[in-house]
Amino acid sequence: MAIKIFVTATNTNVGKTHTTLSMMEEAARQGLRPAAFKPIETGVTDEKPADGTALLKAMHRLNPVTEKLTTNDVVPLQFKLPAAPYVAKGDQTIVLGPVIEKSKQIEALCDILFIEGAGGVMVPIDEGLFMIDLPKLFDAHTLLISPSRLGSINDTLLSMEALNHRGIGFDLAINLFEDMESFEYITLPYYERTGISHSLLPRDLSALVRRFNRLR
Ligand SMILES: Nc1ncnc2c1ncn2[C@@H]1O[C@H](COP(=O)(O)OP(=O)(O)OP(=O)(O)O)[C@@H](O)[C@H]1O
Ligand SMILES: C[C@H](N)[C@H](N)CCCCCC(=O)O
Ligand SMILES: [Mg+2]
Repeated sequence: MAIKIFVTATNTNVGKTHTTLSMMEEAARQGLRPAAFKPIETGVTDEKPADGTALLKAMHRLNPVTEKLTTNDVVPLQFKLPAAPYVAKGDQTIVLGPVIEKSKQIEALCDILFIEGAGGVMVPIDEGLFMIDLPKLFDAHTLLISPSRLGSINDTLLSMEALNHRGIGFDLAINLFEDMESFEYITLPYYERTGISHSLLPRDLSALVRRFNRLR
């Protein structure tokens, strides 16, 4: 039975795809067959390399049994407009049933399935449906990615509030790639002094994936 990890974040451009690709590499190093799935992607155009393309290439390389999968399998719902799915979809209604079925087909081909959201936790998908609702629909454990830049404490606490309010368990990982010279004394002290459990990536990547493996 594969473990499913829903990868969300405090916002778009925070490193969900970057971290998912790193976790797939680490999972393979730990002898696990990784796979990735992105239910909905927006901003998909011929010019801009899409998340789905990067996730598919990594999956083909790290888990050859997935070689017949295409980007349409990995990203069932794709929209051109770079916006929240609620906006990008226009007057189309989002039907998640077939999307969940597709994820199950991919799940059968792996030991760990990383499911990437779009944007942050409260990005709207359709009437009354938000990214934060997906972990339950996909029966996945949640990983919340936060950036290391000034301003991220606020965004992390808001996202944690939303997850806790819905009783959603999660791991927090801070993606170290911005404000690196000041992170240790500007942002990190808050997490350390309040005892908020967190991983620092990439330093804790291996331990984080081992922890996910134990959830199987
Ligand atoms: N740790 C990192 N080191 C170097 N570059 C990074 C790192 N994390 C993210 N990036 C870069 O920052 C940009 C945004 O990252 P990424 O695409 O992973 O964000 P995202 O959260 O997946 O965005 P979206 O909401 O569009 O899916 C990308 O160009 C990515 O390569
Ligand atoms: C297009 C972008 N790369 C993401 N895929 C979608 C981000 C939606 C953000 C919506 C919002 O929070 O305002
Ligand atoms: Mg992404």
